[in-house]
Amino acid sequence: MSRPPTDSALDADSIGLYGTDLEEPRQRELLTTGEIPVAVYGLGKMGLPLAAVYAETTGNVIGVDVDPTVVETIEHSESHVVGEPGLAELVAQQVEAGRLEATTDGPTAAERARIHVVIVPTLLDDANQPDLTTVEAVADDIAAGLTPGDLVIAESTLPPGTCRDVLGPHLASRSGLEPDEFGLAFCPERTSSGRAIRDIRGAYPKVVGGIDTESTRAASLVYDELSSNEVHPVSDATTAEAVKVFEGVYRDVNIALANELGRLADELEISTREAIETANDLPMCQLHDPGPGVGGHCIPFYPHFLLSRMDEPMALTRTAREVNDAMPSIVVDRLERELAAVGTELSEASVVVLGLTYRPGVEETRASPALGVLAGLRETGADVAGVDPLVDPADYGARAVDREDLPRESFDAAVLVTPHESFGGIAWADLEPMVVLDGRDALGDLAGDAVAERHRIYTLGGSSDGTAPQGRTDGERDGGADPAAVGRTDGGDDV
Ligand SMILES: NC(=O)C1=CN([C@@H]2O[C@H](COP(=O)(O)OP(=O)(O)OC[C@H]3O[C@@H](n4cnc5c(N)ncnc54)[C@H](O)[C@@H]3O)[C@@H](O)[C@H]2O)C=CC1
Ligand SMILES: CC(=O)N[C@@H]1[C@@H](OP(=O)(O)OP(=O)(O)OC[C@H]2O[C@@H](n3ccc(=O)[nH]c3=O)[C@H](O)[C@@H]2O)O[C@H](C(=O)O)[C@@H](O)[C@@H]1O
Repeated sequence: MSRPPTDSALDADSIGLYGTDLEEPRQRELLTTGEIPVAVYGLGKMGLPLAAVYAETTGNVIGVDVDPTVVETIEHSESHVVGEPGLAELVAQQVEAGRLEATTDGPTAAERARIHVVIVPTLLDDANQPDLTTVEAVADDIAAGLTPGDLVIAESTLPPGTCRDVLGPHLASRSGLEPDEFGLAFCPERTSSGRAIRDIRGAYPKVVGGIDTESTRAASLVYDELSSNEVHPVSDATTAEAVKVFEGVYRDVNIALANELGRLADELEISTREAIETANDLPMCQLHDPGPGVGGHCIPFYPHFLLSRMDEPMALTRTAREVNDAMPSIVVDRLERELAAVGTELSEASVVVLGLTYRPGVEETRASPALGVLAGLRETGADVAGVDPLVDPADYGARAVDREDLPRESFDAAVLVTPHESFGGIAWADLEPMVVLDGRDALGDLAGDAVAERHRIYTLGGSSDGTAPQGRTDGERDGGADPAAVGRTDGGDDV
């Protein structure tokens, strides 16, 4: 355990915002001069940026994380989160100015803080039921130090009803306080990796919903100071929780539609990507991009926050999950077909998967489509390797290969699942001719014509430039790969 928070950082005599009769300007002054200490629980990809922006706004933040290496990194004025512009600088600045510190000691931080911000993950158990264990563990820490007037803010995405039915009663029973002695509001993170600081500082209106009117008021005041955008108070915490989950369900269903339409490209012998992008000329049409699946610990999980609890059948949301979850196996089927067309059995093939994380530049593999692709390939008996700049493919059952070493290897196929920027450096011209399945229509941007000149490309859903999945005509591909490997194949049955 790291050292406990110091008195210099947090003042035990501070006031709370919930139920205070101080004038509003005085409340704002106390908040922004560090006299209302803040604790942020969970210092991950979103928690660390949030803690840093809270520190920038209030000057008095203690971050709590169960992972001692996370805490040590922050104590050394560094950020453990990669690919987040401005974060390392902001963390260094705030820690060095004594405005942000970190600890593994949740209960001690809770005793000193008057605003408690929860930003730990909410995952699913094996039966796809929301797993609130981590949020409840943090609630236990907070309850150990909860005092009348404190405000608890949940930013972790939660199943609608969680603040009202689970978190509020949990905090009250563990702290011994009456429910109306402390505030509780749900204020969702409308943020995205790679732009977290910008988003938190106010890219979008900040939604605030309390379990009572005073919670909504107090949390609105906090975010009015923290965010440059407007605060959007909603009727209650459950509505705010629903807003966040609805945003995620919209995205999941929309991507499922894009994937369903994308799969038609083979039968129609067109680029459905071109068709989708052109349809989006109309402002009322906002089709998303087809791809090899939906990953990360957010979008694939949020639909289950409703599916697991609602009596309504929610057939569309459920089907969208199924469509998106099926995409990795569609990728494997398409690859099998493309290899068969050049006379190679997938079960006998050696395949390299490019990009294991769920998004380029984000060190996260939970629910990543690449894991499904790897599993599907292994099931066929193929020899599977992986390349990723952020994670070790060996941890996911694939032989790890460095990007620079690819020319020394011999593969029958490559599958691009996640187009990390560094893949722009792959020496395609030096690789033996092979089948390259581009799951994201990213090869053109990453490598120009270098891939098509030498390899047989299959682009899932086709390319934005109008090229159908199986690529250009034989004539356009001349001069590169084995002629047998570049012939256009039959579309075959759509899988
Ligand atoms: N990553 C994203 O793009 C977005 C995430 N969110 C939501 O934000 C929440 C957090 O997500 P991330 O920061 O991405 O997660 P993350 O997995 O990057 O980080 C979570 C952190 O919480 C720590 N932790 C686990 N148990 C803890 C405990 N009992 N006490 C204190 N710390 C604990 C972990 O050690 C880790 O550092 C989730 O509910 C997620 O749905 C919302 C919008 C965007
Ligand atoms: C619109 C948007 O950018 N949503 C964010 C989303 O963040 P996340 O990091 O999960 O990224 P995402 O862009 O939704 O991608 C999720 C997955 O879906 C895939 N994906 C995404 C968009 C698309 O058109 N097609 C597609 O296949 C991605 O490749 C990825 O595997 O989920 C976050 C969350 O709700 O936690 C949310 O705050 C973020 O705003």
